[in-house]
Amino acid sequence: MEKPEKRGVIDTWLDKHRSIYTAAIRHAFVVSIRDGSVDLSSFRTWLGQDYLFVRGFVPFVANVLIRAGKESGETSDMEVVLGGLASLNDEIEWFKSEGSKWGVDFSTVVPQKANQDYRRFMEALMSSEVKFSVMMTAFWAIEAVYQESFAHCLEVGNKTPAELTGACNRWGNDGFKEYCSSVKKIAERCLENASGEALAEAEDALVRVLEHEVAFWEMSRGGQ
Ligand SMILES: Cc1ncc(CN)c(N)n1
Repeated sequence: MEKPEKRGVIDTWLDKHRSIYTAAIRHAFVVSIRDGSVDLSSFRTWLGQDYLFVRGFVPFVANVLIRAGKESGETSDMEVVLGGLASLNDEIEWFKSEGSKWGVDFSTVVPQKANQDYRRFMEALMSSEVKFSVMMTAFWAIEAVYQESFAHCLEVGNKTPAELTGACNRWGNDGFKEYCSSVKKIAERCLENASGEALAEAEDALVRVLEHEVAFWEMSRGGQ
């Protein structure tokens, strides 16, 4: 049997902000993938926009890696982040092959407002002024929303269209779940030693990630 994870401050925040958390991990776009009613033009929009997002996410994770090397207490933290960065390499390749499959030409995709806003937020988090614990919390939240969302599309009773299971498996697989749990443990450990100010900033960053994720799904559902 799986050992229950120790509850930390992130779980307390998730309870406190349950409605926005649920909105992010059970958005109508995700639910429509799971129940098979998804509008494929929305899926194409999501694909093109997420490809651009991931290209902005790579430098963010690279920054987390650099800071983990300098500021993290445990040598294994760097390896966890490095694993995430390496899988983004595969992810970019996966996006390219999905782009061809779905007829989405990424060179013509223009980032929509929700995407621009989210990328600007990530850029701000890369500032050296931002505390490492805050950055790690946001990093975990960005990954966890996708893990929870796409795992839902694979749970028993799903009617996820066969051609979308590749996307769902990418973030909904058990390995990605494990990775998210390792990232969460690092964030929790950093938060255990954080000042009151850093805790307030980390909580705010978590909520803002959730808001950006909701806006990103909304944008995707809008199609175009
Ligand atoms: C918008 C968004 N959020 C999170 C992930 C997962 N890295 C993603 N690919 N795109």
